[in-house]
Amino acid sequence: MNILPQPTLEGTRSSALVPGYMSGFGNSFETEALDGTLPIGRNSPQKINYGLYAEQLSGSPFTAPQAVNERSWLYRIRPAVKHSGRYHRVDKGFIRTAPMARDESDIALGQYRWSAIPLPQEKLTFIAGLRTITTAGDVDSQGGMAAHMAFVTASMENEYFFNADGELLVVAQEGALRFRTEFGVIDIAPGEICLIQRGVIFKVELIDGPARAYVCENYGATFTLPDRGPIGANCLANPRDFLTPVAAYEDKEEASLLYVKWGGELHVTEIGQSPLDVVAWHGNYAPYKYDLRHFSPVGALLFDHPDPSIFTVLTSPSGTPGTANIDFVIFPERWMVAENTFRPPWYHRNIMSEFMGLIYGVYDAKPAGFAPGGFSLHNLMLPHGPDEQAFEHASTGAQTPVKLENTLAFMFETRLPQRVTAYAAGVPQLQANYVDCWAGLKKRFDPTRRNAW
Ligand SMILES: O=C(O)Cc1cc(O)ccc1O
Ligand SMILES: [Fe+2]
Repeated sequence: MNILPQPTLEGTRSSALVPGYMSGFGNSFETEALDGTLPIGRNSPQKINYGLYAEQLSGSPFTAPQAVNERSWLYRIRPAVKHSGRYHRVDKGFIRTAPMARDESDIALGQYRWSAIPLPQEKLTFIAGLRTITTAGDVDSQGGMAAHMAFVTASMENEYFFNADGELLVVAQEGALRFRTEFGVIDIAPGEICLIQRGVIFKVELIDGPARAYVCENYGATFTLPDRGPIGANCLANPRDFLTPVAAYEDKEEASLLYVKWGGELHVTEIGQSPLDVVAWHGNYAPYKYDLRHFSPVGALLFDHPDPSIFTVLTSPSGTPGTANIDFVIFPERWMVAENTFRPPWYHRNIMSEFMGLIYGVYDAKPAGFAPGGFSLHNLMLPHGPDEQAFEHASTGAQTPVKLENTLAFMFETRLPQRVTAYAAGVPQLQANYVDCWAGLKKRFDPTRRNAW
């Protein structure tokens, strides 16, 4: 069962007061599960209190400019070198990484949409349940992304994971998940996202399951907040609504497995303890969560439909200004008030390629066929836009203010073309007739009637 979205802001505690989390985006945080763990005024004294080891986790090169320099200091029971003997490669299941072999799937060029894939009956952890839908770019050159679905029917027990190939942006769609990380514990339910950075060790448990989530694996620069330009200091995703967990650790001496995604392959090593043994940490490289219903949309107040970039929650920049490696964009509840305007998205062709998902409700451009849990792909330069029903509805009738309620769609939009995996090309939920949604858009042109409507 889908968890219905709760009323948006009313009755929700101020994010700064949510127990177990610290508020802010990109802050230098400091937190300790045991009082007096963090060294004062230095990172690496001769001895760490409580007999802990100090370890730095770098998310950017040491020499990265200040604004994008990311690292944290972890004070832990054992250093991470004690996590690895030799890794050995294991079956990666349905996980794929860019660049994929050109013959990965022979799916014809086109616009595609999938119905929601039902949650499998079999026991699947977050890792075993990952199914890659598209990949783009090249993991080795640290550019591009993958869009995955995660089907979770079992908690990870004495199993841990980190991804060396990129960070994971997890968009909860059904069920609730708990991420136990080196940095602390993050819970997400539909309407919320969490972001686990490259290299951060975690495991995923079901709180309310089974669960379905969309996952964007970002091989490129870490997600950050978009520049605000003329919008100014407020609205969109406000920094205070991002929540980073306080330190929490496991002191558990049990045989465990540590899985690693590295270079597109899945590897595993056996360890004798929980690697979530960080008693305190400080720094600005740490996982976070965000409730998408805290996003304050800014839009058309008089006429026309703005570019969806105004709905960007997070962006992964590429080396080219204004050309994102990935934009994470949402289409939340909002009022439509524009006059003499075709209000849904316009018909368009785009140099960026668009993977879309629906967390709940109805997406205004696709009232039929785009279901919660489903997804669509409108690739580089392939035309798309409202279906016939949405066009008819939006082109006629009075333009009174209308509230799009109980709706939350999103897009992973990348500068790079997205290639479809064999898994996604082969599932029965691939809608063979998707392009028919535009079939009824008839010729209306009549050169003799200026007011052909
Ligand atoms: O294609 C889509 O549905 C996503 C989208 C929405 C919008 O409002 C403008 C452009 C765009 O690509
Ligand atoms: Fe689009």
